Amino acid sequence: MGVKSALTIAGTDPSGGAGIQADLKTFQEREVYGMSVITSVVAQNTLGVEQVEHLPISFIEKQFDSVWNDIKPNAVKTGMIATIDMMELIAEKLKGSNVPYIIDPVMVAKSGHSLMEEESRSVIRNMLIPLSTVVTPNVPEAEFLVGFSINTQEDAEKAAKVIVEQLGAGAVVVKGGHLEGDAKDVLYDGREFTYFTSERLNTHHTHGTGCTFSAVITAELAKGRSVKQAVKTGKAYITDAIRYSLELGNGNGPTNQWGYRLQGLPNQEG
Ligand SMILES: Nc1ncnc2c1ncn2[C@@H]1O[C@H](COP(=O)(O)OP(=O)(O)OP(=O)(O)O)[C@@H](O)[C@H]1O
Ligand SMILES: Cc1ncc(CO)c(N)n1
Repeated sequence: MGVKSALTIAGTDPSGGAGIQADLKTFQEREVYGMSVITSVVAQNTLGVEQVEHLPISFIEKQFDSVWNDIKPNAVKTGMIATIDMMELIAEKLKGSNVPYIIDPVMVAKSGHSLMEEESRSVIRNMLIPLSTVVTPNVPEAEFLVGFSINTQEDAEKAAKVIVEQLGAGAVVVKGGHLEGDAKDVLYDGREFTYFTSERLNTHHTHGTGCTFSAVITAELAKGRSVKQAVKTGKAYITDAIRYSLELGNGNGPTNQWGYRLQGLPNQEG
C-alpha cells in the first residue's frame, strides 16, 4: 500500500504549538508523511500574536504546485488563510480534485488576535466550504458561518445541519471547547449526529488544540478511515494532548503531541 501523505496549507507558529508546525508534528505522530504550504508567517508564541506577514499569492501558488505536481497528497487541510485572494487560489486548485479536504476555519487566535480578514469570512463560507469533506469550526466560527448564536447543544446541532445542508460541507464537527460543561463535539454528516464527549480538563494550556484536532482528522482520512473513525481518533488524541499538556512558555502552553501514547491509543486501529 505504501505510505500515505497529507498536506497542510496554513500559517506558521514559530513557538511550535499551532499552525503548520502543529500540523506537521501531528501528521508525523499519526504515521502520515507531512507536507506544507505556508500562507502567512506569524510572529507568535504562547502569549499571543506579535505580527503577521502574508506571502505573495503567486508564491503561495508556486509552493502548492511544487508539492501537488510531485507528491499528490492523500488528504489536504487548510488552517489560517487570511485573505480573499488566498481563498480563491485554494478553491481553484482543489476544485474537481477528489482528495479529502478538511477545513479548520481559523478566524481568531485564542489570544484574541484576528487571523482572517473580516471581508474574507463570507468567502470561506461560499467558496471553500462547498468543497470540503469535513469542516471543524469552534463555536464562534460556527456562529459566524450560520449567523445565529450557539449557547446550547440544540443550537450546535441546528448549526451543524445548516453547515452541511445549506452551506454544502460534506460533514461538520462543531467543537464544544467554548461551551460550558463537558467538552462535547457534535459531528453531522448529512445523515446522523454523532457525539464525542470528554470531561472538561481544567487547564489554560490549550494553544493549538483546534489545529491539532483537525490535523489528526486529516491524517486519518489520508489513511482511508471513515469520517466518523477519524473524528473519534481526533477526539481521543486531543483529549490526551490537553490532559498531559506541556509546561512550556509563559502563556497558554502547547498541547502534548505524545500524550495519547501514555493512554496507548492504537495507531493503526480499524
Ligand atoms: N478544556 C478542555 N478539556 C477537554 N477538551 C477540550 C478542552 N478545550 C478544548 N477541548 C477539545 O479540543 C478540541 C479543539 O476544540 P477548541 O474549541 O479548543 O478549538 P479551537 O478553539 O478551534 O482551538 P484553536 O485555539 O487552536 O483555534 C475539541 O475536541 C474540544 O472539545
Ligand atoms: C498560524 C496559526 N493558525 C491557527 C492558530 C489558531 O490557534 C494560530 N494561533 N496560529
